[in-house]
Formats: sequence, structure tokens, C-alpha cells
Amino acid sequence: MKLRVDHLRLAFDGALILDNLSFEVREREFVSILGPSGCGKSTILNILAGVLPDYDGCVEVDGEPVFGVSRHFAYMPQNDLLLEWKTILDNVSLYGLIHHDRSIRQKAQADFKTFGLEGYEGAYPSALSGGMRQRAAFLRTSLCEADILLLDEPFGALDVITRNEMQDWLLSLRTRYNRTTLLVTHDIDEALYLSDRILILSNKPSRILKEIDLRQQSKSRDWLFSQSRLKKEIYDLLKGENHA
Ligand SMILES: Nc1ncnc2c1ncn2[C@@H]1O[C@H](COP(=O)(O)OP(=O)(O)OP(=O)(O)O)[C@@H](O)[C@H]1O
Repeated sequence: MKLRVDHLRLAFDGALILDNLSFEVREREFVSILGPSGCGKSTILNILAGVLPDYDGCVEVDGEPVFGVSRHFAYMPQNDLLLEWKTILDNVSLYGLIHHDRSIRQKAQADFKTFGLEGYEGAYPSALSGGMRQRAAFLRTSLCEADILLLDEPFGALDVITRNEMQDWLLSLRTRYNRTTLLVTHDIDEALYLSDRILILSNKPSRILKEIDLRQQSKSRDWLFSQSRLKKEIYDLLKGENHA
């Protein structure tokens, strides 16, 4: 098992957010977390990224316990956090700069075309569209030598067409860049379209209400349009939790 999260328990100011939350992610699996607003989805990613140290429970990668900031995880928050005063090439190569690894810059240059950024190496973030900024942020995240990507609503701020284009692009990329990924999203379609498995969380304190296994599905937009029953089932679950 690539990632094992075991009996996570965390409270903020005495209010329990996560209580005995356990789940696993397999090597190269793409798992999405869906749940009502405020149930603790970002908190889970923050714990994994090492930003929140005060929790009970255990995080294991490849069977080894992990504490604090580790090189196992690369975190992409909703905000692209591009540095406006640096070029796109400098931005996406930041990890290499910090770790004195010049090969990252070369890898970045080689990936500009795949990430739809060709010709923008010397441009500044302000010259990029919202979708391009997110692709640049995603390229920067994927160039980290972490083996697990943590994506927190990466397309949340994009309009619906750009968002769909980004999802199509990410799905097409998976054959080439198949990394173990944990995605937090509010979007049922996005979770269905991109994931091998979906974990649906309850209202806080969070527990797993349902797990949906999509590994046998052959994904396409037509497949997604045909999933109305599954979408309604997920919607009803989330609606019930919002009113819980
Ligand atoms: N640093 C903090 N201090 C106190 N409370 C916090 C802190 N961070 C988060 N919370 C609270 O913990 C709960 C879970 O927050 P979190 O951001 O993880 O939820 P979420 O499921 O990602 O929400 P959303 O779907 O709205 O993004 C919320 O009630 C939030 O107000």
C-alpha cells in the first residue's frame, strides 16, 4: 500500500474535525475526496503535507511512518501561488532551485509543450490565462520529486469550460504521468471523471460514508454523462450531510 492513513484524529479549539479517519491509497492510484463544506478535506491534505503537526493517528508511506514535512508529498493548493516577479520557467523550476538540482530546469523545459505552455518559458504569470496558470502550477508540483501528489481544488477557480478542458488534459496526461494522487474537490463530475476511487466524507467529525470504486470504468465524457444514477446517489449523500 502506498499511503495509509490510520485513525487520524484532530480538533481545532476543542471542536473535533477528524475522528478515527482511516483510508488507503494504492501505488499510482488517483483517489478523490468529496465531502460537505468544512468537513476537514483540506485539513487532511495539510496533515499529509506536514503543515499541521498536532494530530493523533498515523500516516504511513510504503509501510514507513511519516511525520511533519516530508519529501513524499507535493502539495498544490487552490491558489496557484505563482511568483509574479519570476518567469514561468523560473516558477516551475523552483523546486530545483531550492534543492540545487539543475536537472529540474531541464525537465521543466522538456515538459512545457505537454503542459500547453510552449513559448511561455520567459513570460511572467500575469501574461497567462487562468487555465495556463493552473497548468504551470501543476507542472511545478509534478516536478517535485515527491511520490504522492496532493491537489486541493486545483480547478476550483476556473470557469466551467476551462475546468472541463483541464480535466480532459489531466486525464490524458495520466497514461504518461501516472502518479499516486489525492484530490480534494467539491465537484462530483470531476471526482467521477478523474478518479480510480472516490471517498465520500461525512460532516465533521469526518468519517468515510461511502467508497466508490471506478477502476474498471473506461472514462470518457460520454461515460460521465451516462452516470446520472451514481451522481444522484452521491448528491443525495452530500445533501444529507450538509443538513446533518
Ligand atoms: N487553523 C484552523 N484553526 C481553527 N479552525 C480551523 C483551522 N483550519 C480549519 N479549521 C476549521 O476546521 C474545519 C475543517 O476545515 P477544512 O478547511 O479542512 O474543511 P474543508 O472540508 O476543506 O472545507 P471546504 O470544503 O469549505 O474547503 C472547518 O470548520 C474550519 O473552519
